[in-house]
Amino acid sequence: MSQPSARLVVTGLSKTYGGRRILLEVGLEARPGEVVALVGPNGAGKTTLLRCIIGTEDPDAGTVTLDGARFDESDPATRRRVAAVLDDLAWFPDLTAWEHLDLLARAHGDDENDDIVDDALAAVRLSHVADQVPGTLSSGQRRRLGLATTLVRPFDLLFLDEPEQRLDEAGREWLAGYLRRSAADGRTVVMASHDATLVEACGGRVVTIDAPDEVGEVSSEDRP
Ligand SMILES: Nc1ncnc2c1ncn2[C@@H]1O[C@H](COP(=O)(O)OP(=O)(O)OP(=O)(O)O)[C@@H](O)[C@H]1O
Repeated sequence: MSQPSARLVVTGLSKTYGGRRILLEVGLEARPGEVVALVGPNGAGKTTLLRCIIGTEDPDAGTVTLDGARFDESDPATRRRVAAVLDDLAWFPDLTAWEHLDLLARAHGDDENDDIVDDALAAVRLSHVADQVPGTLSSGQRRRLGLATTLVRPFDLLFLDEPEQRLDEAGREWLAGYLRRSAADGRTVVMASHDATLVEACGGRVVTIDAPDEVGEVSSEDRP
């Protein structure tokens, strides 16, 4: 059976910060049903690449397409299809964990969402802290809440930046299963990760991002 065509295609993506080259002509493809794991040393540019793809940073050069059309994060239809949990997730200080998920579910058109919110909190084992505001959660619980935001909204393309961070062993196991199931449902996951066990457990395809200073140029090398 032939592979589905790429959902996300990144070509020639370059980025400098203050004249320092971070990414040089990086290419990347991700298909439906695939978990792509960006792997590389600290400072290699994985987060920068994710930010340039989702549009929170402007690349100096390069194109990003979603199903063949230019990736436009200002388009509501694109935003509905794309979920991202990077490290800079912001919380309302006076909304509880439950209220955050409820708000997000409603923003994505689910008005009958009590069950979906309860189920999401149960999935990430946060039911007992549903009424706490994020500032009173532990850092691992906040990470779980961040991941739970993807359970109450539609998406077919998910970006994650080191989702394993601060998760305990049970949390990492849940995460691996969640990523596997997402791919099995035909979704696409692109994540930066330093956790080889997680990458293997979720069947991730490794794409190596090398630090430009160390190799003289940025490369992205697909390993089958
Ligand atoms: N806003 C910025 N201004 C200047 N330099 C930046 C900025 N953001 C990132 N950098 C630099 O870009 C390089 C790549 O950073 P990035 O966070 O993308 O790396 P990473 O591969 O995600 O690293 P890690 O594995 O540590 O998370 C680093 O050298 C970092 O210092």
